[in-house]
Amino acid sequence: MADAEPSVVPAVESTADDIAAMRIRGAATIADAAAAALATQADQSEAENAPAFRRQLRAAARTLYETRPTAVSLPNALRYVLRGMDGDTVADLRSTTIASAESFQRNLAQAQDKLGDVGANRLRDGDTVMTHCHSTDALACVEAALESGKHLEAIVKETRPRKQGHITARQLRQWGVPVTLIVDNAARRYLDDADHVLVGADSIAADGSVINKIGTSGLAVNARERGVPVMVAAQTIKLHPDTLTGHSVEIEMRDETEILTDVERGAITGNDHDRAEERREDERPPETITAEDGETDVRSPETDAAFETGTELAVENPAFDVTPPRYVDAIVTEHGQFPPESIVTLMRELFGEMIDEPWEA
Ligand SMILES: O=C(COP(=O)(O)O)[C@H](O)[C@H](O)COP(=O)(O)O
Repeated sequence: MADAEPSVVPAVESTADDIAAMRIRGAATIADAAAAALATQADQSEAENAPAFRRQLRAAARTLYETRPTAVSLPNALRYVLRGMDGDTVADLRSTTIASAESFQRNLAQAQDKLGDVGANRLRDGDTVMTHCHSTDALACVEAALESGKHLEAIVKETRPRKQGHITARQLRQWGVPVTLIVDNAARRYLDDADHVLVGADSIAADGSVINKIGTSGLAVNARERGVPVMVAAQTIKLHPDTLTGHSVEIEMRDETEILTDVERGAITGNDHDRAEERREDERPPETITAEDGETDVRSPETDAAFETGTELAVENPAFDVTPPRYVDAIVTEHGQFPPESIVTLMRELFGEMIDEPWEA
């Protein structure tokens, strides 16, 4: 019989729920919360021996890992913390894990400050930046520029469906930056008023592709056409080590309810209760159909498809997209700025070729 999954403390479960439901969101914030949750697991573990403690920490890491697939900062955070877990006794394992989580969180904050200074150097006094979504790394560049006395203005894309642009707008206004909020579809029109497009990243692939909030790639293509440089602010925990060995980055598909309420869906389909799973079984064709000539036919994919016609509405809600490196001017990290095509050098230096998944051990 397989061993039962070790229990994780409630704080880990609730952090995982918050990440999945986007109450905790944004790649850096997710990484920070995941490290803190592992520290809490270590602190509150009642494991009786070292192997049991390790199993619990791995189970906690798996619980966090399975929340959202695209921001690589999450597995990078889990890897970092678990690698620091060291010792032969529960007491040693506890203290090293907590220290490792704290060190990860410190590095995260320092890296953001450093990249902010680098990004700020690209911004001139009087510039206008156009933003998409809400990125703490991108905002760190604005904050550093403001602190050095530059005056900036911002055009903030709303970022449907979750409207993270509103968080960006609120933060910028608190810093005294004049903000123009626009709907996503107005971006091309307002690019003529922008000196930079400034976005963050959830993952950066070895070829320099930038994976960020859905809508980033269209914005970058339009910016290139208008001659507006695109700056991606991303500390190195956003570099996706698996892409060094040919893996691609999974794009999260989120629930259609972020786009359509049941009432809106009903208005489109003419059916008040048109959630696919709620369709009444008695409306479906029977398993067997008796034709007029008395022949009996088994329900087939074709008859099912015919039933669907006219009633089914497909709704797709990808949370992220991929911007090819040719549309990105610079990736700004805590190690300086890089043309996207050369980011692979930094990835090799930081991660090497082989990547483990310590939560699977
Ligand atoms: O795409 C998003 C957030 O998506 P979501 O709202 O779906 O999590 C952000 O641009 C990046 O995560 C970078 O953020 P940061 O710079 O704060 O890490």
